[in-house]
Amino acid sequence: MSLFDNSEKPIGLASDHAGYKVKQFIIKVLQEKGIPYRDFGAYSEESSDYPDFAHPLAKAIENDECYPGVAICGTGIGISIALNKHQGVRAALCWNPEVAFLARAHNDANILALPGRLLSEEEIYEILVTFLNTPFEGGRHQRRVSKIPCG
Ligand SMILES: O=C(CO)[C@H](O)[C@H](O)COP(=O)(O)O
Repeated sequence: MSLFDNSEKPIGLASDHAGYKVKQFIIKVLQEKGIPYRDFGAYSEESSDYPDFAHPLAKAIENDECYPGVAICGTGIGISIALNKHQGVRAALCWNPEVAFLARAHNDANILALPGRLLSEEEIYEILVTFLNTPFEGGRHQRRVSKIPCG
């Protein structure tokens, strides 16, 4: 099933100042496709701290209020680290469509993390569409994903 068809829940979005412009681009893409979303900030390019936006998004994913999530900071690293502190989150930092495909097919990633300062809009679009269109393969990957929680 394509995550594009998942209209029951909004896609959750979060960024810091460094990911703000890419988040605005993603919002435009989602609006054009009629996909609902919820934006947890940041709401401008004024300097901000990615954990302030990562944690509310992660909680919304864990509470089944949003699915999936997309999160952006300058490199995608800091926001991924913060998101992955949450037991119910599997955030995958993706820098090309092949990684995005495998993050869904093998890891059942529920948040796509992106490096906003390092990719073009064309690259972001291809990664986003691939992530949203790729189902989890299950099978041996389900067994491994089930072993990830540690506490
Ligand atoms: O990528 C990031 C974290 O991983 C941040 O977006 C980046 O560190 C922000 O840097 P600055 O405050 O210099 O704009």
